[in-house]
Amino acid sequence: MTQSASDFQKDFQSQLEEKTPNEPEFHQAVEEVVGSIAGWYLDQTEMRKNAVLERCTEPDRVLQFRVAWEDDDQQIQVNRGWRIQFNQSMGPYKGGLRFAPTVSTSIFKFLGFEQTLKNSLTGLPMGGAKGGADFSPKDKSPQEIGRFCQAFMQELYRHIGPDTDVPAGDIGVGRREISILFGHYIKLTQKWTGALTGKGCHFGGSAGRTEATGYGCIYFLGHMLDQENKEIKDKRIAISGAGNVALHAARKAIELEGKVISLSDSSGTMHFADGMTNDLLDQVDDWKNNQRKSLSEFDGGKNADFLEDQNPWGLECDIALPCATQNELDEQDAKRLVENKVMMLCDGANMPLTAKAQEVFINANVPHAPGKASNAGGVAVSGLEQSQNAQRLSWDTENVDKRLREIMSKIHKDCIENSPDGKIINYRDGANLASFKRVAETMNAFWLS
Ligand SMILES: NC(=O)C1=CN([C@@H]2O[C@H](COP(=O)(O)OP(=O)(O)OC[C@H]3O[C@@H](n4cnc5c(N)ncnc54)[C@H](O)[C@@H]3O)[C@@H](O)[C@H]2O)C=CC1
Ligand SMILES: O=C(O)CCC(=O)C(=O)O
Repeated sequence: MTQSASDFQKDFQSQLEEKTPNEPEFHQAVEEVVGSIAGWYLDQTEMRKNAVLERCTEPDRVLQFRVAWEDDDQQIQVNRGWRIQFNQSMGPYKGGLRFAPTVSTSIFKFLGFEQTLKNSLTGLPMGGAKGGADFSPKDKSPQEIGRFCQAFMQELYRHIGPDTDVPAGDIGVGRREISILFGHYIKLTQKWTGALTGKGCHFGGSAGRTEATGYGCIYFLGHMLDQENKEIKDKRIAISGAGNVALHAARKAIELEGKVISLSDSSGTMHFADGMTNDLLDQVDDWKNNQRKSLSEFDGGKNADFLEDQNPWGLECDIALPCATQNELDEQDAKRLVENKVMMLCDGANMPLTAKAQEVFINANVPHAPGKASNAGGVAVSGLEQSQNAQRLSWDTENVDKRLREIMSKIHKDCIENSPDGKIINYRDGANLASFKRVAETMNAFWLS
C-alpha cells in the first residue's frame, strides 16, 4: 500500500524528534517544511533512496565553543558560542550571528535550516549557517561589547573565510559589532578578505545592506498587494520590533505612504494612532540604536501611547509585519488579527508565527508570507556584498537596490509558481517547495556528500 503524505510526515517527524530531543524550534521549522513538500517528495524515488530529506535536516556540523572575556570589573565571564554550518551544497555557508541570552542549539539549528532554504530562494550561490552566543549586549558597556566580540572571534576565525563561511549580523549584532569582529578577523589572519558581510561601506560593505531586509520585506509586500490589485498607500501597518528590520520596513512603508501604527520591544508596544512620520522614526532610531534605551521610556508625543508588556497584535490594522523574533505571534494573536479583519501578513523576522497561528490565517484565507521568502533581501544583499568583495568593486545604492528589487520579485514569482491550488496564494507552501526542491536536487546530485 502506498503511504499518504500525512503518514509520511508523521513518521518522519517522530523519527526526527526521537533523534534530536529538546529542540522544539528545530522540530517546528522542519515540521512546517516537510508538511509542504511531503506530497512532492513521496514521488521522488531516487531522492528517497539517497536519503535526501534526512541529509537536508541534519546539519553538516555543529560547532560550540567557550568565549571567555573580561568585564569592566576585571572579572572573567564565560559565555557559550555556536556556529551551525548547516548546508554547504549551494555555496559557502552564509547566515547571521545572534547575541542574545535566550539562544540555544535548537534555535541556531532552526535558523540554520531556514537560512539554507532562504538562501537558495535568492538564486545566489550561498549555503546556510547561523551562529552567535548566549551573551546579552543590553546591559554591557561599549568596552565590554568590544572585548566580547574579540574573544568570540578568537575562536570563530578558524572556521570562517570568503570561500568557507561568511557570517553577518542578526539580533544583537549590528554594524558596530560586525566592525569589531571584522577588525579582529583581519588581525588574526593577516588577510583582508570578505569573511563577513554587513561591514561599513568604507571598508568593503555593500551600499544598502543595512536597509536591505526591511526594504526587501516591503518590496515583497508590494507584490502580495499587487496580486490582489491593492496598494500600500493608506493601509494601517502594525510592525513589531524596533531593530534593524522593523525600522527599515517602517521607513520604506512610510515612503510609500503606508500608515505605520506601531513598533515594539520586549517592554511593550508604542502605538501611533495617526501613523508615524519620518521625523518620529528618526527619533526612535536614535533612541534604540544610539542611546540604546527601552521604548517604554520614549516620548512619542501626544499621538503616541505605550502599551506596557503588550505586543501589537491586538491593534486594528490592515497589514501585520512581525519583525522581532521567533514565535512572537501565537494562535490567540492570530484570532484577534482575523477578528480585526487583517488583510495580509509579511514576516520580517524568522519564523515569527507559531504553527497554530499559521493555520488560523490559512483557514481564514489571509495570505501570509514566511520569512524565508519575505526577509530574504538582507542575505541577498549580503550575497551581493560577497560578489563586490571578490571583484574588489563597490556598487552604488541604485545598482544594489535594483538588484534587490529583482531578487524579491523573482522570489515572489517562485512562491506563486509552487503554491498549491486554492482560494489564496499559500506563500508558506510555495516558499518551502520552491526552496527545498533546489537544495534537494543539489544534494541528490552530490549523492553521499
Ligand atoms: N538583520 C537582518 O538582516 C535580518 C534579520 N532577520 C530577523 O529579523 C528579526 C529581527 O532582527 P534584527 O532587526 O536584525 O535585530 P535587532 O537586534 O536589530 O532588533 C531586534 C528587535 O526585536 C526586539 N525584540 C527582541 N525580542 C523581542 C520580544 N520577545 N518581543 C518584542 N520585541 C523583541 C528588540 O527589542 C529589538 O527591537 C530576527 O528574527 C532576525 O532573525 C531576518 C533576516 C535578516
Ligand atoms: O546577511 C546574512 O548573511 C544573514 C542574514 C540573516 O541572518 C538572515 O537572513 O536571517
